[in-house]
Amino acid sequence: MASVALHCVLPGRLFSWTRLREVHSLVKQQIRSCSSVNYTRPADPVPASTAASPKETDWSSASGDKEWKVLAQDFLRKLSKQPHVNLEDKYVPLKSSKSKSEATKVHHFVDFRRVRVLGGNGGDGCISLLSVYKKERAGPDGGDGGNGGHVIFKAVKRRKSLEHLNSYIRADNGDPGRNKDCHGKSAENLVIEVPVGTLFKRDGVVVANLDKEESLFVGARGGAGGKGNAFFTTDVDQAPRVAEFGGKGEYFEYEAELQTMADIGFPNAGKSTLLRAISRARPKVASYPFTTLNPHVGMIHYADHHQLAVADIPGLIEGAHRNHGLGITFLRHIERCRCLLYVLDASQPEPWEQLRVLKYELEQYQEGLSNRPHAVVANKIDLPESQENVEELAQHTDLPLVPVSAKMGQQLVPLLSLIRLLVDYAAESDNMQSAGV
Ligand SMILES: Nc1nc2c(ncn2[C@@H]2O[C@H](COP(=O)(O)OP(=O)(O)OP(=O)(O)O)[C@@H](O)[C@H]2O)c(=O)[nH]1
Ligand SMILES: [Mg+2]
Repeated sequence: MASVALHCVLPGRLFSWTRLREVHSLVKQQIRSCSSVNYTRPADPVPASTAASPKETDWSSASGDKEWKVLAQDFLRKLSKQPHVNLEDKYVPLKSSKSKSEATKVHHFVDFRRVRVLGGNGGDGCISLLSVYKKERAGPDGGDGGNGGHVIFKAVKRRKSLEHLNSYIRADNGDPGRNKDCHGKSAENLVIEVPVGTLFKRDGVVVANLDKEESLFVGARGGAGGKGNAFFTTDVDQAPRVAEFGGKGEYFEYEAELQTMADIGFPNAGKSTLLRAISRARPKVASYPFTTLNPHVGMIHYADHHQLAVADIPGLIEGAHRNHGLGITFLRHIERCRCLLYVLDASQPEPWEQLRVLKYELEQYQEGLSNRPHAVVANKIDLPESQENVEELAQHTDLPLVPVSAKMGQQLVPLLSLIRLLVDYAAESDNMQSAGV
C-alpha cells in the first residue's frame, strides 16, 4: 500500500547505484507505457464539474454502488472547511504516546498458516482389586481415566494476525485412573485465539469460518477416558479384570486463512513511509523500488478506543495479476482487505496513470476487487512539482482524494478520519448483507 508499485522485484541480489537507477527509469517507462497495453488513456482533462473520466465511471458502476464515494467526498469537504471541530470521537485518531519499539525483530503480517492439531488422549482405566484388613477381597476399585483436552479455536478482536499460531498444536492427555476408585483428571481444553475472520480449510474445503467475535471451532476432540474395572462389576462378575484404554485424540491438518485481516491495503509510492507515519509499525523505507518484500501491519487508534489494522503491501507491477514480480501473493492479501488506499506518487507526472494501472491489475486478478470502498492518497505533496499534478489528478478522478506528505506528516489527520469512515461503511454494508437486508 504505498508508492505506486510499478517496479520489479530484485530478490537477494546486490546492485550498484547505476543498476538501481536503470531499474528505476525502466519502472517509470513501464508506468507510462502501461496505458497503451490493456486499457485506454483518459481523455484530456475535463473540467472539475464533470470530474469522472468515462473509464473511471465504468469501473465504479460495476457494483452499482457509489454511495460511499458521495459520503467520503462530503466528509472531506466538511473536514476542509471545519477541520475537526465537532467531529465525533470515532473519527478522531489518537497519536500513540509510546515510542516505536527498539526491538530488532520485525513482525510480518501472517495471514496463512498450515496447522496440524491433535486432541489429547484419554487416560486409561485402572484394574485394581482392593484388599483391606479382615476383608481380603473387598472388590474392584480401579478408577476411570480422565478425558483428553480438545483443541478449540476462538475468534477474538485483539488478535490481528496468525503469526502466533504454531504449526503443531497438541492438547494435554487425560490422567489415568488409579486404585481406590480414584478417577484420573480430565485435561484442560486448549483454547487458541485467532483473529476474527479466520477460515479453516481441510483439503481445500472450508470447515469453519470464525467471522464473529467469540465464535468457537473445535479443531480436534480429545479422546474419552477409559473405564476402570470397578465400572464393569456385575452380579455375576464381582471381580472383573478388565478395563478400557483411553480413546485417542483426533488428528487433523488445516489451512488457516485470514480473510479481513487488514482493513486497508494500499496497493502501491511512499506506502511504507505512510504506514510508519500513521502507526508504530516499522517497515523499511528506502529510495529504491521494492523495498518492501513482505506485508506489514500497523494499528491506528481512535478516540473511541477502536483500533484499525492497516496493511502495507509490497508494490504491484504491471502484469501482477499474471503473477509477474511478487504479484499474486500480495494480491491475495488485498483480497482480504475491506477497503483500499491507492497511494500515488504525486511528484511523478500523470499520477492518474498509476491509479489506472493499479485498478486494472486488481480488476484482472479478481473482478469487483477495485470496487471496494477506497480512496486515493496523493503522497509527496511537499515536493514543488506535486502541486500541479494533484490539481490535475482531482480533475481526472471522482474518487475521494487526500493529498498528504507522509515524510513531513502533513494532512495525515483527515486521512485517518476518512479511513475510519470507509471502514465503518464497509462493515455496515457487510452486516446488512449478512442480515439479508
Ligand atoms: N519528499 C517526500 N518523499 C517521500 C514521501 N514519502 C516517501 N518518500 C520517499 O520515497 C521513497 C520511497 O518510500 P517508501 O515508503 O519506501 O516507498 P514504498 O511505496 O514503500 O516502496 P516499495 O516498498 O518499494 O513498494 C523514500 O526515499 C521516501 O523517503 C513524502 O511524503 N515526501
Ligand atoms: Mg515499502
